Amino acid sequence: MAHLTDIEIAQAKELQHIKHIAAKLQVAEDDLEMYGKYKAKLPLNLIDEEKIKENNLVLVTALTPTPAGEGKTTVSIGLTEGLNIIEKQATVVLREPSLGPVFGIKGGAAGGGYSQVVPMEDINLHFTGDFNAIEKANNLLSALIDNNLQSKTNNLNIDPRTILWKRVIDMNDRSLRQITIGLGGTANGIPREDGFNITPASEVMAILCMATSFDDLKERLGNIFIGFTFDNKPVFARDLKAQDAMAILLKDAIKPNLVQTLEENPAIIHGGPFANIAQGTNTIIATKMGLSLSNYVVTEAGFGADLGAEKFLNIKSQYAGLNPKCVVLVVTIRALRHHGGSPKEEYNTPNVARVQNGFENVEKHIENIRKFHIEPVVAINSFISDSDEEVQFVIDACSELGVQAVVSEGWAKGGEGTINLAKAVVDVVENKATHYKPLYDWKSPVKEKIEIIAKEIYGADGVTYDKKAELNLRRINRLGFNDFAVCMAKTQKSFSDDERLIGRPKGFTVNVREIEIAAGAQFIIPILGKMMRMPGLPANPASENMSIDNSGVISGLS
Ligand SMILES: Nc1ncnc2c1ncn2[C@@H]1O[C@H](COP(=O)(O)OP(=O)(O)O)[C@@H](O)[C@H]1O
Ligand SMILES: O=COP(=O)(O)O
Ligand SMILES: [Mg+2]
Repeated sequence: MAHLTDIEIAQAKELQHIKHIAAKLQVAEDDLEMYGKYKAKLPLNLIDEEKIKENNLVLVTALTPTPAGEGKTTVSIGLTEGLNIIEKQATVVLREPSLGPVFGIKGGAAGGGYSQVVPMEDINLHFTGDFNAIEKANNLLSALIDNNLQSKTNNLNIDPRTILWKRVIDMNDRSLRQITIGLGGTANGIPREDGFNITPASEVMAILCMATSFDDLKERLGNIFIGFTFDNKPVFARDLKAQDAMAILLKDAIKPNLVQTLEENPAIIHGGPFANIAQGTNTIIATKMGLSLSNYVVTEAGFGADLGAEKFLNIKSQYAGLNPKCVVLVVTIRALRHHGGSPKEEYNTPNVARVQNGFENVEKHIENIRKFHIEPVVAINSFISDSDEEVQFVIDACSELGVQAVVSEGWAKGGEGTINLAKAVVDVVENKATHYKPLYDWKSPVKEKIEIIAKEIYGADGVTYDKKAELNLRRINRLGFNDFAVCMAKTQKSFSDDERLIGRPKGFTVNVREIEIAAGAQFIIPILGKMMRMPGLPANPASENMSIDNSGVISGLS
């Protein structure tokens, strides 16, 4: 088959009017909030807690990925197509793409090949404006904080040196990481250090993902912890009366978005946090919406299972009362070669010895998934460069662990390429499902929660804490936030906090540099190693290969 690019495949598709996709979910056209012919928002009153309990949630995760990504989103979409082919009514529920990767290295997040959600250009660019709304709500709070510093009347006496809240922009722009604001004299505000994070790292994004209703969203926004006054009293967004104005900016963003797959199956896309610096899962509202309207929901969580899946299971599922019945672990031969020692230029060169050496990474992820009392299915996301010998090794090695490994050809063939994977997933869901169990109780002591994740999921021998992290623990205790979930900020390239340790590192400890507080999201965020919340563009950004013609046809978007 001639190799068309992702965007060529997507543009060749004649889309169904979104009302026909909604009809597959028994949602009437009048219930839709249309954004043109191919996008719509779904009203929150369609969420049905009883239906959620009856339907089946499947989580797609991956082994420790290479920078290109190993195909979670692509396999999630392909699996959904395959489930619908075998008569299981399935909806895929995904996160919204960030413009950072779109114009940076990785590209969009609408899948690939013949497993995509469409209209891919819209989804990868401005979609329905949710990222814009999140950005403005975040930056309104920043403006209100600096306005209060300047105020002569209702000044809260905030100590500018303690302000933790950063501005955000959805772009990879390293020049904005650390800036000085308020220059130019008394009319321009109080000079202080500030900086921009990328929008997926905003706590407003995390709050949108954790909110279970509009009232809950508003309360969480008010709980955002900003910093301290000069007499060391904590300051929250509610002290600036910011929560309602921020919620007004999010009044549409809280509703999940409905689009379609290439095979005209429903796709709900909502929220967009990264899993290395945030929780990396789509919104609770979108997952519940999908489960209210479909027999099967296939969803994904960012990067490897040590990040997105750990947070999906310990944070999102535990908080929202979700019960994932199967975890699909996406494995690529390319990533196994990498973990077996292949240099980047040999990622696409068959080498069964490297695959054998790298398999220890998969073994650890399988062990981890089972710690949540969930049975995994391994999806070997088939790449052109895979050799039969390497694939057979993975199938046999998984079989020795009692795990079914199935070749997934969704990228090349769409749903026809994932029927076997769909059948394997249905077998686990319908015949081997247990009740998932989180690894820790949010009410456990903070250090205990951190150590459970580090030891059980990363395989660390222990956890060390810098002095700043110990001080942060005392602050968390003083503020009464010990019962928050732990949202680890760690490199996605290794189980450890050292990106050079590939495969299944052993005999290491992880070091907590500091612990941030996201009081609105109810997370504490241990920062392991160097974490970047504002990525930079690469030497040759993807933007250089993009073009748009006079009739608006885009090329180069992936
Ligand atoms: N089987 C495959 N063959 C070739 N390219 C693929 C395949 N699966 C995914 N890709 C491409 O790899 C990139 C990452 O895929 P994606 O599904 O976004 O991964 P993840 O969600 O794990 O980051 C995308 O550009 C996608 O088109
Ligand atoms: O948070 C990262 O998500 P992907 O792994 O899908 O890029
Ligand atoms: Mg993805």
